Amino acid sequence: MLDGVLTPAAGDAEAGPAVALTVRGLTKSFGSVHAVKSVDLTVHAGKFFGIVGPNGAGKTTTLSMITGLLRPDSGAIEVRGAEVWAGRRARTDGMGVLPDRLRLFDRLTGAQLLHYAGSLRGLDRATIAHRSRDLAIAFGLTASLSRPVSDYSVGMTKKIALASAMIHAPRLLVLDEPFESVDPVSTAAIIRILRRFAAAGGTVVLSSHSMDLIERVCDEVAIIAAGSVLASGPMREVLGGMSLEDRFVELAGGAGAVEGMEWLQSFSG
Ligand SMILES: Nc1ncnc2c1ncn2[C@@H]1O[C@H](COP(=O)(O)OP(=O)(O)OP(=O)(O)O)[C@@H](O)[C@H]1O
Repeated sequence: MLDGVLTPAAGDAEAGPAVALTVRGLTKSFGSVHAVKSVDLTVHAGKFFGIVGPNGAGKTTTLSMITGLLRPDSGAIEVRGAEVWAGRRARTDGMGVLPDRLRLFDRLTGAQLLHYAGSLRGLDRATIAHRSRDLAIAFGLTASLSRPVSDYSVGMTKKIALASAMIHAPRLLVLDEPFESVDPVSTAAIIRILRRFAAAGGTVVLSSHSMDLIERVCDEVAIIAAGSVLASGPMREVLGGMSLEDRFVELAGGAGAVEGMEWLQSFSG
């Protein structure tokens, strides 16, 4: 049913390059905050690539530069061999993007939002209608398509945004925290959809704080902390026999010390 949407646009996946995305020496500072420090990543086509890291590690900043939302200070980002930031504006034609802070036109209904997303990508009315129907079924949103997105729950909003990111059948999906606030049944359904997308040659880059999910779903992983890549590559190599959570703690450090918080047990009233 979803084949039209899930088969990445243009070309034979098998004939495509093995590397879908390369990031070299990517750097970004905000004043004195060095958010991303010379990050290198290699993402292979047809794979799930997970990015994990503590709060403030630079995940969103990195993904924002990859998806053309934020200009890097320096470094190179190539998608299937083409530099994203070669010109004055970023080239992101073959990408579907779920940004971190969703700013949707939420006075539109779900159906109108999908139509808008499809129109922006140059799809005709019939194709948009057909794909919207398929995506709504896949994401469990059929009954909600005629309601304004402002009335959606957080999880439903995430799902309609994800559907909007996929409607043009991009080759590369870049998803910042796609499963945050999404219920477990919907998460499993979305993962199934994404697996079919990857099996057809599409590539998924996603960030998440859920170590279990990243370990279970992703083929490749990068652990980022304080703007730098601490480990990156095939999941099995990065894990080295450990769980992702243990490896993450080993590389990035554990939670902050809780000594000195005795006042919290003094209860004021
Ligand atoms: N627009 C901005 N202006 C100033 N500082 C910023 C801006 N965006 C990000 N930063 C800073 O850059 C660093 C990395 O932030 P980023 O949002 O990339 O982290 P993250 O890994 O996505 O964190 P989280 O897991 O909490 O979402 C942080 O120190 C953050 O405060």
